[in-house]
Amino acid sequence: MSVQLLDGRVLGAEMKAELKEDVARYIQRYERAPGLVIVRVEGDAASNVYSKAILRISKELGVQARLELLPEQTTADELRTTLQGLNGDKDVHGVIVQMPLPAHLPQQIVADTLASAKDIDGINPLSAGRLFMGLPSFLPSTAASVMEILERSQTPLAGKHVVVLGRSNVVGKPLAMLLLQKNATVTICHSRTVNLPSLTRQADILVVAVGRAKMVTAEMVRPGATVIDVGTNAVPEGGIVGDVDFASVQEVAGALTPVPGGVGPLTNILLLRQCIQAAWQQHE
Ligand SMILES: NC(=O)C1=CN([C@@H]2O[C@H](COP(=O)(O)OP(=O)(O)OC[C@H]3O[C@@H](n4cnc5c(N)ncnc54)[C@H](OP(=O)(O)O)[C@@H]3O)[C@@H](O)[C@H]2O)C=CC1
Ligand SMILES: Nc1nc(=O)c2c([nH]1)NC[C@@H]1CN(c3ccc(C(=O)N[C@@H](CCC(=O)O)C(=O)O)cc3)C=[N+]21
Repeated sequence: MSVQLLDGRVLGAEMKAELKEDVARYIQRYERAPGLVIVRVEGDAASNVYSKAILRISKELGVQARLELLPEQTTADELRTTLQGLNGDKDVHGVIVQMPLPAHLPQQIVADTLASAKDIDGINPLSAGRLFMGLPSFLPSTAASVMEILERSQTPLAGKHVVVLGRSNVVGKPLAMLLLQKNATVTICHSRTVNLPSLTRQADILVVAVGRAKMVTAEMVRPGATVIDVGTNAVPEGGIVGDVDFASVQEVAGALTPVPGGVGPLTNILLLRQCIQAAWQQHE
């Protein structure tokens, strides 16, 4: 049996076509484009690549996006003032603040300041609380991307045992909530989990978001399982590898996302989808 490759670029192209139409309808109705601002505080080189990708996709879709680049020495007050300005700007419907922020700027500032109506990456506690309660909310785009891959590949979730490896606020935790809503039986594992392989081997669906290159090997995967690899680990040779050892796991898994070309490309598109949704909602 050969593994089914869950190709994020193919699924992404499908979604982009849908979103382009939605943006066109929005522009026709309101005679302006949905507006997105990426706030980036200088210091983390990798997130430059990420900002550029968001700008490129925005352009493709017809969303008006710009980068608000702040110097590394930006103070907490200055960041707050920037966000308050964006909260009050009618042309801006969605804001994403690139993580990580420099060490002197607590992430809390963003959560506490950014208007929840514009919180298109679902990081503020209101969004998280609504997700927890099963109410409609903006989702952290990576968690949304994983759900979209499962949905578009018609992977059944009800009654299935899903093991989520990682419990961060941006991936593992929100994902567990979303899977629960779809009636999966969810196990969340982390660095203190005892006998990890015995748990991961029970998974019908294994989602890995740890940040350790190739840590999930074939012995940890039940034959035929669906494996979703969220990891993006930079390698010295250049490029990125996932948290899953693709070469060995493809021999046992039933379906598998590659890295690059899996969860990553969809993440940015999901962010754009939530921005377009925010724009519609700000007219309701
Ligand atoms: N494609 C995309 O769109 C995105 C990809 N990513 C990638 O996903 C990965 C995870 O990101 P993120 O959730 O932000 O990472 P975090 O570092 O915030 O969380 C990592 C999680 O993995 C757990 N963990 C670490 N080591 C082990 C181990 N040896 N065994 C079991 N669990 C372990 C940690 O456990 P504990 O809580 O106990 O410390 C923690 O819960 C990274 O590679 C990141 O680059 C992230 C965001 C977007
Ligand atoms: N507020 C915030 N929200 C985030 O969701 C967020 C963030 N900050 N900071 C950085 C991380 C990282 N992240 C990625 C998004 C897309 C790809 C992506 O498109 N990857 C492609 C190409 C990667 C390449 O080739 O370098 C792929 O996997 O195929 C990767 C990583 C979102 N993050």
